Amino acid sequence: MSTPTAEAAAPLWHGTGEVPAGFGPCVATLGVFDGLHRGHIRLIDQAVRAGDARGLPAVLVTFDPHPARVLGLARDTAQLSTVERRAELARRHGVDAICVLPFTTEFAKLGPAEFVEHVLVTGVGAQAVVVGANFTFGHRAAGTVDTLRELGQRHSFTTHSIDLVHQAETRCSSSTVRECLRRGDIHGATRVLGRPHHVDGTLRPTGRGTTELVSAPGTAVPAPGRYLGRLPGTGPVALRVTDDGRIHVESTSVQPGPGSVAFTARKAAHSSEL
Ligand SMILES: Cc1cc2nc3c(=O)[nH]c(=O)nc-3n(C[C@H](O)[C@H](O)[C@H](O)COP(=O)(O)O)c2cc1C
Ligand SMILES: Nc1ncnc2c1ncn2[C@@H]1O[C@H](COP(=O)(O)OP(=O)(O)OP(=O)(O)O)[C@@H](O)[C@H]1O
Repeated sequence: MSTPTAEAAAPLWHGTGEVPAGFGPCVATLGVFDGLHRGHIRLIDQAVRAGDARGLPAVLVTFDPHPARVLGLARDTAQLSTVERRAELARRHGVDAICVLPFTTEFAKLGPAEFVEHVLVTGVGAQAVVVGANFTFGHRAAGTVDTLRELGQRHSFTTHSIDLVHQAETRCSSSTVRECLRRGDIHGATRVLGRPHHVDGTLRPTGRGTTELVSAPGTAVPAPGRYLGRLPGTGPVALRVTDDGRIHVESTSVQPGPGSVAFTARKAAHSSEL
């Protein structure tokens, strides 16, 4: 239901406490959405379309940090996108508001019914909920799409689950993108994301002819090696990821301060261009 002006204004709420009083009804879509890959975009498009059909705003409800990281599960949860980038990408696809729920061990104890009441009903006033067919929620991940459907009947919202988007034979997932980046497979990551992987951080000159992009601990950085990339508003730049995961932009003419780099290709090991 967004217009270009509404997109610019789509708010980012930290917790349901920041949702304005009287907000709702809305169409909500739920999940971690790290990286916003092609599957996530399909889901968002469906939620925005459902909102348009009902004349309701579409709200992306997400969790931060990644639940698996908070719960100490043995999984790679390296962050593909900051909450701000996630929100910005969601806005570009027509989402009207983003609500990021701080995921804590306390929060993880909420059962599916409690989550639905606190977040979907009281929090954002969902009239329809759009999730992927594999969505789970609530303590011990006990809630499924069927649980959501049953709870929706009690609370007067409809549940819509979408078929999962695949890339070749594999389901598009943030985990696959992380795996590609760990191998330095930039093309693989780009194919699943539908755009290049960006790393956000702070650019600072090293004094040795390069500029370092310092990102938050836990950020998904490609494997050590040489890459081609882009800085916003510039042509191609050479990038180097060191063995300890630091990102160097091989240029001194970079404006220091908050910035980002996009990884567009890996350079062949024997390349003499750098
Ligand atoms: C209130 C709540 C409690 C959760 N508790 C658990 C848990 O105990 N164990 C677990 O593995 N995941 C738990 N999760 C994470 C979910 O299983 C799931 O990863 C999350 O809802 C994001 O969905 P998605 O992975 O489809 O994006 C919980 C999620 C929510 C919203
Ligand atoms: N390939 C896909 N196609 C469509 N929807 C998807 C796909 N993968 C996940 N979803 C849905 O997107 C929402 C967010 O999911 P989530 O961020 O956990 O995806 P993920 O890529 O599997 O992440 P991770 O690999 O970190 O577990 C959920 O509703 C989920 O069901």
